[in-house]
Amino acid sequence: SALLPIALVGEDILKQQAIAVQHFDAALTELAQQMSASMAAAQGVGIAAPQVHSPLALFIMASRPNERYPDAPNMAPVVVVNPHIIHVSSDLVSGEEGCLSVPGQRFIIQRHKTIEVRYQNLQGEWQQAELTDFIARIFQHEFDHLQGITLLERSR
Ligand SMILES: O=C(O)C[C@@H](Cc1ccccc1)[C@H](O)SCc1ccccc1
Ligand SMILES: [Zn+2]
Repeated sequence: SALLPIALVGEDILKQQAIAVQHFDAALTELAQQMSASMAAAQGVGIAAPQVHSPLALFIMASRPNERYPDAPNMAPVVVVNPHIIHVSSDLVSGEEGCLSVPGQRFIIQRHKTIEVRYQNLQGEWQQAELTDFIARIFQHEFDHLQGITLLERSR
């Protein structure tokens, strides 16, 4: 798939509330495939639709061990559509994050250690999961993107 240009912080698309996905069609699948390719090319472990100039409530999350999170699990990319965070742990964890829309910078961000989430897959089927540690961090980071929130607003 073609690589999509990544929006940089300051662009309006990154400040908006994403729009709920209603049509689970071939166009959605194509967008998800292009997002996955763009994430992989950028060596990311997540990417949200607004970052590729699409206003939809959709992101991809993956996980792999990396220098900051050497014990992160290997997780194949998961397509997350119309996500909701149902419960968050009171435990918070500080960790280093990057953002494809804020290239070359790293921030220490506090996140909930564990979260309970619901979302739809590409077929529109609802999934529910409990996420923890690095994967919970990525989900919260990407979920922020769908609310028009980037690291800059969280790293005061
Ligand atoms: O901008 C994005 O959404 C991609 C983020 C995903 C991420 C969020 C929080 C914590 C880690 C990653 C990154 O830029 S992907 C690059 C990366 C990969 C592994 C570890 C840190 C940063
Ligand atoms: Zn980001």
